[in-house]
Amino acid sequence: MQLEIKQVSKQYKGDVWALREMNLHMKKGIVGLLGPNGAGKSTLMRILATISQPTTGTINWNGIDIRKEPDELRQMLGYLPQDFGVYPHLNPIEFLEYAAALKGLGGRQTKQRIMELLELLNLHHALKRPIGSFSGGMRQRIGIAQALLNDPRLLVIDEPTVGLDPEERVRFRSLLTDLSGDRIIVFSTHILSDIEATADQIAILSEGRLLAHSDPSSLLRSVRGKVWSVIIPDEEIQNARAKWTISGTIRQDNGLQLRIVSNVPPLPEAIEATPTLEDAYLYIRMKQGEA
Ligand SMILES: Nc1ncnc2c1ncn2[C@@H]1O[C@H](COP(=O)(O)OP(=O)(O)OP(=O)(O)O)[C@@H](O)[C@H]1O
Repeated sequence: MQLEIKQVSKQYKGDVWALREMNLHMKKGIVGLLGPNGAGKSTLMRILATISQPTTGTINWNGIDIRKEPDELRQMLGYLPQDFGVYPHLNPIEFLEYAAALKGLGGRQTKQRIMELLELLNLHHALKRPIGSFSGGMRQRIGIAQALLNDPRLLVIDEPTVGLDPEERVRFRSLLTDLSGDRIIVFSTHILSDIEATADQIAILSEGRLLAHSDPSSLLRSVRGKVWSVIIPDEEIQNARAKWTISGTIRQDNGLQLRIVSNVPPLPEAIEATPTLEDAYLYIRMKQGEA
């Protein structure tokens, strides 16, 4: 099972290039797409979901070009868009039956699948409630349920944690892990902690370009020896911000303790610190800025 994105660019009206010559090879597992607002994540996801087409480049699903044969992927695809709308008066069963009908699914097997999904997503206690009364987390789980109706091999989820409270976020992460198995799950976020614990692969996007694609431990390795801890007097913080890439600040009795991402020690007394993925992300963005 593989999804290959080859030299994909996407131009919108007004000469906006949302994606630029993107190459990305995905295999079974959870792929986290990380990037700031406007990086091109939703554009890429819409293309993967065959809703939008690249301006140039190709996408192959198990070797088949999805522009030429979109149905090859569509029947194996589950997609949860960012702006997923529900019918607030329907209860979960009614809504999922409706979503199944739109996908051309029906019959007793589908009814059974709906009940299994409601159980899996921990919504079985709310079968009679209208979706309009659901919390953000419950609505999102309904969105995931509709994406899973056809037991997809490729599950594409756009910014699934937006609007979730911290508890719901944690639950969502463990749900992703439960769902991973014999499929590719691609999900986008601009929040690093969503990815840290779950993703097998991290792809970092910025301004339509792929800045990095690797597993979390290689990303961490790439920034080893480039993260420093220093203490500076309070009044020097503005100066420090202008000079260095700072990934953290902690107030101490003797001043401000800074975490700095830098190729060389920022000050002679700087002490090397253990990198986090946040440091790696900042380092990659910093290198992009220098390029
Ligand atoms: N339909 C459109 N027409 C014109 N420009 C668009 C359109 N959709 C997106 N863009 C632009 O393309 C770029 C990438 O947008 P995209 O929504 O893919 O980014 P994103 O990483 O998903 O950001 P966000 O997290 O804000 O959704 C942005 O500059 C955006 O303004």
